[in-house]
Amino acid sequence: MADTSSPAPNTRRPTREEAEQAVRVLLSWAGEDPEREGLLDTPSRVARAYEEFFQGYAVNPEELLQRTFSEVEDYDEIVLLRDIRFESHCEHHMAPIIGRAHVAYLPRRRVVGISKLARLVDAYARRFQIQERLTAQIANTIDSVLQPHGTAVIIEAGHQCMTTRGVHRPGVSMVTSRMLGVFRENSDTRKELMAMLNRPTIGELSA
Ligand SMILES: Nc1nc2c(ncn2[C@@H]2O[C@H](COP(=O)(O)OP(=O)(O)OP(=O)(O)O)[C@@H](O)[C@H]2O)c(=O)[nH]1
Ligand SMILES: [Zn+2]
Repeated sequence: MADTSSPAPNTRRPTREEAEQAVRVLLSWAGEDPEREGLLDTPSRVARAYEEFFQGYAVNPEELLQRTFSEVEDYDEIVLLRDIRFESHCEHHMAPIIGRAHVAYLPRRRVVGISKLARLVDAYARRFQIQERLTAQIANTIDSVLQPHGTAVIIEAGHQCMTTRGVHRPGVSMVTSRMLGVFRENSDTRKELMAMLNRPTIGELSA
């Protein structure tokens, strides 16, 4: 799938002042007076919030996985990092998508530090997204950089564009998955992954 969430290379990045002016226009469009005292600092706050929400555009996801550990010849089982909470924004309405990602791979020779899998989720989540592309991008990057026997990504998320506007359906979650290599080809490996996902969480075990 093409990486259509990356900024176009020849798109000029607007200045901070232009971004703040755009926020003033949206405030007026909503029916507000952007010169009202309580709103005077809002354009600057929104510009800063956007820098935080969309940090992913400044990250090279492949670089995150460059540091690997190879002295793991004996380890030939699934590695699963589950319940990775993430925050993203839908590209249709610019509304939050909040969910959890489960990321698994079956290493071939190399393993990666587990925090890097969470960083990878953020690198793609902190962009304008649709959930299907987010899921595929995470899986494809692990697969191409680590070249494991298989990669699996499962994402469950709530879309505020469905809860706070439009069809207004709170409580609905969207589940997407991308299975590559052995997770796609071998139903036993896939079942083993599902069993790992269904085990109680650490929180549940100690409760
Ligand atoms: N497949 C997919 N759809 C999404 C995602 N996030 C939001 N959408 C949907 O994108 C669609 C956009 O549909 P449009 O008809 O162009 O926009 P709209 O008139 O605002 O649609 P409504 O949300 O139905 O009011 C909506 O059905 C959203 O629910 C996502 O991650 N994946
Ligand atoms: Zn949306």
